[in-house]
Amino acid sequence: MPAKEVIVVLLPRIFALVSSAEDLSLLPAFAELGVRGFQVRDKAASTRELVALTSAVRSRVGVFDACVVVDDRLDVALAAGADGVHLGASDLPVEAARRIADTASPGLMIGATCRDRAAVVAAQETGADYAGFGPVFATTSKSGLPDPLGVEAVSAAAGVLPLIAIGGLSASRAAEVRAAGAHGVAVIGGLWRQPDPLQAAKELVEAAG
Ligand SMILES: Cc1ncc(COP(=O)(O)OP(=O)(O)O)c(N)n1
Ligand SMILES: Cc1nc(C(=O)O)sc1CCOP(=O)(O)O
Repeated sequence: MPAKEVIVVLLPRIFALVSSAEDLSLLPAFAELGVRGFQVRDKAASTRELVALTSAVRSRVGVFDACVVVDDRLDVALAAGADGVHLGASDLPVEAARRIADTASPGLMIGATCRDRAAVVAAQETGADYAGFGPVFATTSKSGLPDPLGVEAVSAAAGVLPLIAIGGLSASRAAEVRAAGAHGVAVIGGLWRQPDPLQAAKELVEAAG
């Protein structure tokens, strides 16, 4: 496993969450603008479709040395040669994923969803490299989430693992959470549902990059 300092250097400031519903032809332009993290997240895809989508994302952004993480599925991350996996409360436990990754793909980055500082500490102890922390703001991209945590929760949880803030992030809010101690941000609507996604990417990079 790389040392935590190495992870901090490798961990992108911005993760664009990508499903097969998005326009993948925009990915190289995003990467060129400085979005160097891509998370494959597609709840409707079959396992084979997820492997194919992850490979398609890799082939579009690999030349930019961008990082590709797969949401939920360590098996898909390993099969498609991704750089990491992001795990939530109903996924493979971080500890188990770390054990498997240490044999199958040493150095694989593991992210864990956390909603408070105690969860970040627990994630670190079980082998996570970063915490996806949210929802910081209200979001329409996912239902069933707890109330927004707010920027104060980011400050309170900072300093254990690198935090990737998620939930309702835009360029102006990215600057706010970075100032509160987040390493970076993960975004769906703030990029894909904007009238000009390339302009949104540029503004996100200026704010968080
Ligand atoms: C960076 C980041 N943080 C949190 C999440 C949420 O992951 P999870 O809890 O697994 O929920 P789903 O995304 O699977 O609905 C994330 N994907 N990325
Ligand atoms: C997938 C996801 N997970 C969250 C969490 O807090 O665990 S918030 C979220 C949705 C993020 O989308 P948007 O950038 O459009 O708000």
